[in-house]
Amino acid sequence: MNPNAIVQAEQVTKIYDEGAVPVQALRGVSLTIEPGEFTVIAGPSGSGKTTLLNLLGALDVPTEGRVFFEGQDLSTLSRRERARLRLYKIGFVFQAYNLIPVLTALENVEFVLLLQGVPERERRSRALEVLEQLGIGELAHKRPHEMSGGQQQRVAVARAVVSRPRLVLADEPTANLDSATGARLLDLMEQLNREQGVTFVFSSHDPQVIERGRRLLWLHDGQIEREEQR
Ligand SMILES: Nc1ncnc2c1ncn2[C@@H]1O[C@H](COP(=O)(O)OP(=O)(O)OP(=O)(O)O)[C@@H](O)[C@H]1O
Repeated sequence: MNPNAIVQAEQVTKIYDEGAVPVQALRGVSLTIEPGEFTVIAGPSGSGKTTLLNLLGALDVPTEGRVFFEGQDLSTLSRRERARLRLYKIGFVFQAYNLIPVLTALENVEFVLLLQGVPERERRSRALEVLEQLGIGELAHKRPHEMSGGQQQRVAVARAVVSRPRLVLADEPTANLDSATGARLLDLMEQLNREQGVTFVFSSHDPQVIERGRRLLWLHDGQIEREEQR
């Protein structure tokens, strides 16, 4: 086991067995994510990227193999304990933004801190601070339907990093954005990585995301086919 690892997958296999025919989405994948990485899991549609991200993020459990988060074997945790680990340790950015529609940008960002039991005044000031840091302070009182896709995704990034998680997982974060907006979003995440050491793992087949990765893991048919370091 690598003592520096944030998350480590060992020979993970995932079989979806709910349908008529079982689907083997991952076949013996091993990888380690260390602090400070800016890593892209790349590969064609159906290669297993989202499945792998879900395992690294404690959203799902492997059929075989193990995932360790800060050395802790996730298979030993209950659903509730995994939810707690996600709340405190992991930030998520999804392709569909997933902001709560009735809440303002500020309230969406604050929500994570509310769940963590942070007192109201501190919650508010930390959420505002992050929005301002990310250059979107003026969006604080807007609701999702009053924002563009790019603005909503910036708010989603603010929400993902507000509690300073150990790891941020971003599943196809630029999928619904035009390339200029996607580039600005990636600039923002690079800045968080460089200046605050936020660790990012992306899944994407978008060339724009792939070219920014400092480490690239190519998935094909549920296996890591090759790895590149830049
Ligand atoms: N909940 C599920 N039930 C059954 N099969 C699933 C489920 N989720 C994913 N799969 C299958 O597992 C395989 C890998 O899917 P996954 O979504 O991980 O790939 P992906 O590389 O992220 O693809 P995309 O880029 O299209 O999102 C695919 O064959 C997919 O159809």
